[in-house]
Amino acid sequence: MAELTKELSQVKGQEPAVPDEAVPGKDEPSKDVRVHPNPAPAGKRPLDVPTGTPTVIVDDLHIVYRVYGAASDNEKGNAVNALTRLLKRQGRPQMKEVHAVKGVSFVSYHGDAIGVVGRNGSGKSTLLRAIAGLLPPHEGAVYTDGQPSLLGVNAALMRELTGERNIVLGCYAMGMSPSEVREKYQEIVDFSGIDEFVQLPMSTYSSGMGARLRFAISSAKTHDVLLIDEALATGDREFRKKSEERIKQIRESAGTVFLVAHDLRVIEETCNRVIWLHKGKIKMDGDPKEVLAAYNKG
Ligand SMILES: Nc1ncnc2c1ncn2[C@@H]1O[C@H](COP(=O)(O)OP(=O)(O)OP(=O)(O)O)[C@@H](O)[C@H]1O
Repeated sequence: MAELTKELSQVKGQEPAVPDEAVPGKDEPSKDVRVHPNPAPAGKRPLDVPTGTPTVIVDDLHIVYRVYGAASDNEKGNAVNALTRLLKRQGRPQMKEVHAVKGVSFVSYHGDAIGVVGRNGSGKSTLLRAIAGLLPPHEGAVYTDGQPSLLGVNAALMRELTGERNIVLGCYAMGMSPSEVREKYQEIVDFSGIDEFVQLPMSTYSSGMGARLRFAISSAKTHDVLLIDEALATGDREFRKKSEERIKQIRESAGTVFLVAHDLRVIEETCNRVIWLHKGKIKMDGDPKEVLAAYNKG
């Protein structure tokens, strides 16, 4: 918290609220968390310069999943264990906890496009869902300026409805007025490239088509904080190019984008900053080239 408080004070041009002596590890480079430099380093393109206003503050965040009825290895379903439980009048096997995010802290700014990388199970999707407000912190906190919108491969469109109905409902769900929906409708269809499939139920779409439509709907509106979980990975080359352009536009309109993708090339081309998660903790946070080089090594 001390580090974040200091960082925010600098953003506001004030003296740090926490005295330097109180900051543990002062004068030492931080091992895990490097808060984004502000202002951005000289020589960067205007697009790469965040405006300095924080959009998301993640403060020592811990997320724990509780899995009820999860059996440990020696509790697993055989007849003897079941009978023992019955005789001892025990209920189902005990609850298991999965500590998915372990003390993550960082600040994002207007104009940031942040790639989140890490191995399977390192906590990327969990972190995005927590920023979107879909998972309560076990400890710590997430503060956001504006409404974060999570665009996931599983975003809530209705498979039994046509693409057309999903576009209309999706736009209303994002708070657009009927006239805005009419105005944006054709642009969404064109951007998604699903053509005449728009008249068919989404259950007939390939996973790539569904992902493209979701991205087209979600990005039709300017978001303060847009969280994208792998949606770009399923598109083809041409669609990826269009999506990258769209993400740049969102950044230009002073929003913040978080992008989880296993395709590191997409991250390198789209983001001005990368956070590397490892076993639920931040291993590195900074310039995409540096972080991705370290990530590829190891
Ligand atoms: N609903 C859930 N219930 C219990 N545990 C979960 C749940 N969702 C995720 N986990 C666990 O939390 C940890 C982090 O998962 P998460 O999906 O956030 O990782 P990830 O980095 O996004 O993985 P991937 O790259 O495979 O998508 C994993 O150990 C996973 O098993």
